[in-house]
Amino acid sequence: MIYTVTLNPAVDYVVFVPEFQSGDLNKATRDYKFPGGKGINVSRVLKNLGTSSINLGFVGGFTGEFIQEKLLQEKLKTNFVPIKAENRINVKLKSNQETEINGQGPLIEQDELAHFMSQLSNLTLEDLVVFSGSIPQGVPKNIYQMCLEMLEKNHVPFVLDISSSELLELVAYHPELIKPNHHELAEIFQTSFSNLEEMLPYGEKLVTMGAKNVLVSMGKEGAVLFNQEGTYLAPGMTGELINSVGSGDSMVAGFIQSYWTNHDSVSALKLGVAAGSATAFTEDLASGEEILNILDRVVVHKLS
Ligand SMILES: Nc1ncnc2c1ncn2[C@@H]1O[C@H](COP(=O)(O)OP(=O)(O)OP(=O)(O)O)[C@@H](O)[C@H]1O
Ligand SMILES: O=P(O)(O)OC[C@@]1(O)O[C@H](CO)[C@@H](O)[C@@H]1O
Repeated sequence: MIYTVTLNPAVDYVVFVPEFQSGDLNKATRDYKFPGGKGINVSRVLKNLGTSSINLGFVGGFTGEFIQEKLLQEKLKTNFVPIKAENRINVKLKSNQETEINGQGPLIEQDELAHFMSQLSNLTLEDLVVFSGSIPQGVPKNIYQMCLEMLEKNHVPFVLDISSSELLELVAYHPELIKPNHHELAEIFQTSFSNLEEMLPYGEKLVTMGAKNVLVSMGKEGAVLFNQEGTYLAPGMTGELINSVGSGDSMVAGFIQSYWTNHDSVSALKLGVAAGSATAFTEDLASGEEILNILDRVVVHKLS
């Protein structure tokens, strides 16, 4: 079974304001509320692609009820730890630019954290755990390392989509996949890149350090995959940007869905790029049909 872990779920409030004026009264032309948080997005896209998964993490308050209810309506499986505090609301403002305000998240109590850790202790070699997103208050900063130590005992494979600098230490636990975007990759190595060539050595380094697949997403420029077999570029797909929130998570879902079935990383890269782009071209996360409709248009070049 695939498990997605969203330690800090959210209600994503997506609001369209065509000519947003800061400091003024603005009227929205339309708005949506989605169950959000990176792992939840991965599970929703996996479901759209026909693969089931179980959502883990923390939910509480009216926002937590909304998240849980929406996921159940979509027939997703959940095993969230109930918490006393309320999940956050993240604002995604769509105007000439995309602007985001993400809440800090609720305070997680010790017994709630212990409950979550005990869930991880039951997983096996047959499972896959996807860890994504930020860490709420009250949870130790090294929580992901604590989780990986726990999984290591049972040789449980895992994926990491986290932005913290801790990622550098965590690749030694041999993740199946990590998916930094190009800004996060630069940040991890405390550097900057002015072109693709400058970025390549850093992706390769993460493979040398232990990651089995490193997928560096670059927004509309596409993505580069690094692994032991080589380095592959999938240039960005053209289409109208509507809402890129969750593109990275959709890419993770597409990659995993394919990789977990046939272990071919190039096919996985293609489905990942199709899923990421299809989500950028739609208001909510992409449907399975939207993803498969553009899959044939994804091109991959082997760079080395
Ligand atoms: N505007 C776009 N046009 C075409 N494809 C896009 C666009 N934005 C994203 N994508 C596709 O989705 C993938 C993931 O997007 P991105 O690099 O923005 O991830 P991210 O920064 O992790 O996003 P998020 O945190 O919003 O989920 C890209 O590699 C690309 O293939
Ligand atoms: O604050 P985090 O956990 O890093 O990111 C949370 C978030 O921005 O990520 C998803 C898009 O990737 C959204 O659904 C959600 O609001």
